Amino acid sequence: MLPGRIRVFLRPSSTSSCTPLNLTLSLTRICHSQLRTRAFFWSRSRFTMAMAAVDGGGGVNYAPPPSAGAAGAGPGTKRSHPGGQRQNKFGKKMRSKQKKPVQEGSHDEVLLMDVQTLLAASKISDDGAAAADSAVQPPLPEQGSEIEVDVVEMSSTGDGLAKQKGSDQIYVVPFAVPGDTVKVKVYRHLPDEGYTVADFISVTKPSPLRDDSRIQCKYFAKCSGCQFQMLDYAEQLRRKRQIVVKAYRNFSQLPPELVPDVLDTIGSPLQYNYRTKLTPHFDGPPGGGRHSKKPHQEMPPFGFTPKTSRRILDIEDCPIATETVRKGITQERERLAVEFGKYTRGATILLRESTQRVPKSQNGSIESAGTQPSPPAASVVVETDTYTDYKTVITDQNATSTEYIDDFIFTNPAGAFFQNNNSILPPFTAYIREHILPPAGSSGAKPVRNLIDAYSGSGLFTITQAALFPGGSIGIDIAEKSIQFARRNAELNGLVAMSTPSPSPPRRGSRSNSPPAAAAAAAARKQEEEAAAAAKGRYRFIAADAPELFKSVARYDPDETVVVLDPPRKGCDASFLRQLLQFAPRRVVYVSCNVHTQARDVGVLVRGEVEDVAANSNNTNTSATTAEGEANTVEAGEDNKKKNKTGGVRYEIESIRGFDFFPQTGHVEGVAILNRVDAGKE
Ligand SMILES: C[S@@+](CC[C@H](N)C(=O)[O-])C[C@H]1O[C@@H](n2cnc3c(N)ncnc32)[C@H](O)[C@@H]1O
Repeated sequence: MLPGRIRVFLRPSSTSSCTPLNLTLSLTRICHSQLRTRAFFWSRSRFTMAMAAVDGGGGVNYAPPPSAGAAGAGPGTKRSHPGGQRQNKFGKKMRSKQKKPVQEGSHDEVLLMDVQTLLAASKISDDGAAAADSAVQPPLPEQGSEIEVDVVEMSSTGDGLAKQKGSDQIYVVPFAVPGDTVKVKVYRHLPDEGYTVADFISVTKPSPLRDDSRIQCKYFAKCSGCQFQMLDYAEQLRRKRQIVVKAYRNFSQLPPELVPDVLDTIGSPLQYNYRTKLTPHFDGPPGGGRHSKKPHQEMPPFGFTPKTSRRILDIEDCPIATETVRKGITQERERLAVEFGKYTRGATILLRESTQRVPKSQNGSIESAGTQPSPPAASVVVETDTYTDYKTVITDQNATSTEYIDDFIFTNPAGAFFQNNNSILPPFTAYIREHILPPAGSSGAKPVRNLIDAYSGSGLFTITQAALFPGGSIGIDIAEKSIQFARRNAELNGLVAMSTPSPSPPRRGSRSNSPPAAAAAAAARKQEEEAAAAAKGRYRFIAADAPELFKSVARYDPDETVVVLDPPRKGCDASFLRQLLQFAPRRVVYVSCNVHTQARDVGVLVRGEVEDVAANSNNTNTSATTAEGEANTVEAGEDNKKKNKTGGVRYEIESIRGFDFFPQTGHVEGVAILNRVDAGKE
């Protein structure tokens, strides 16, 4: 064994030579120090599975690459990088107070899993035998030097994973696809993680998958927003399906036979011009400290964070945004060009599309003035046979934005969470509508009548699905403001509040001042109106932390209930999952913008055990401002190790499918549908 290398033998769990204890100790040494947290213990068995997958069941000889410490810190190491650690001039890691633990399902952890799987695979020779680990590896290139690498894989983070000829070292390269040979600048070696971060310079030999004429943005490969513009859209969808497949393989801790084939990813009707919200920003004046009163002397770069520097990339346009939002960029640039001198600090500008819809009368003309508000001075006007949409851009976080999904209307505080790709919402909500109820003929004596919409935001699922649930829908979200808007949206869409008492027919013999026939007719009319409204659905919304939900659903029969979950990126916490298993609804529809934490949580529901949900457990520290999933992670307490008592309830996965909410990027939204496994079916 080479000096500085750690050799770890991983065997299938039935093999006794590798106990959980020594596995933990060995892996703790080879992994990033941050992973010595509970988050790592949570991931270790997934790591075993990843290794077992490439190993084909035999032992894997995993040896991380030689330490790169000797290569020197190199120039330009100021930039932070996910997973990277600042080094002093002696190459020693500097302790940084700001350093956060690696968050479960985060970019860093997903990348690390993919690198580890690739490293393990490259230790297996073609015939499946472990390759000798004594193969001499060339010294690592100097940080800052330019080298050529071949991209062999794509990480689920959207980065290319590349190798230099004659070396096993893995280079993480953005904007590169498998089959590309690319020139890169070595940015930093991360010996603990076993890879090197490199900056993309140029393509020297393009992959057959690449066609640069597809790239529609002049900032592509500089801006960190998009990764896939060089790929055909069908290929992007295939890649996203693979991301979902890998998420369940690496993060669910489920044996393959419990995970159905992941269905094809549903594409977005718009592949450019789809984003209804952007938040470009600019920095404070150069040299100005926190308390500096010195304003900007000239217009600062206004745009997005680039991939390879901390200095904001000045952006004039963003072709993935809607026409309205793109015009908003121009408008805000023009304003900033005049007003930069007013700013002594940096700022983030909200650009949120809002729509005012004016119905047309039957002959196609706009309905008479007086019944409609006058149309705004819109930047974009969209005409259809039945209405005209006037689209404007909102920059005030607290103003109200309005969007339509088919004929449903949604209002929101402009700065709060709402899905950012309006074009995919009609097919997406239709898909949920088609799948939210158990398939006809499925087991279960009672029809499903009730919907629970956990992490409801401003009511997307309650409002678009409520008509299917005669028993009513109950939504919960931690953001008070979103719940206020959810109630308002429910009313705007004709839903009936569940607190509204049902009209009861007049009791026999009751006294009334109206003549009996008139009273009966009025009651009948009211009942009809109520019935018509109830056909749109009955609702209740609660502003609270999601686990509080279970205090409010006691009257719901779990056999008649489906739960839709759409948590932020960090997924559900242990308390929520434990209570969900205890409540045991007949069906669960889990929607997520992070398929890795979704796979982890689905694994918990399929096993019927909450024990393994780790670092974000007990974290109720999420506020409306962190609604898009950037919530803090609080390390789990020891009590999370306690086995839950869920009465043996567990689920099976009916289907898993990705939706492409963010074309041109590496992101994918996941929808997993689960059914409770009932006694007798086991
Ligand atoms: C991905 S959004 C989904 C919102 C909604 N389903 C939609 O599609 O518009 C996640 C939501 O979870 C809410 N949230 C975050 N942490 C929460 C918690 N601990 N309890 C309840 N809601 C929470 C956020 O306020 C946000 O509205």
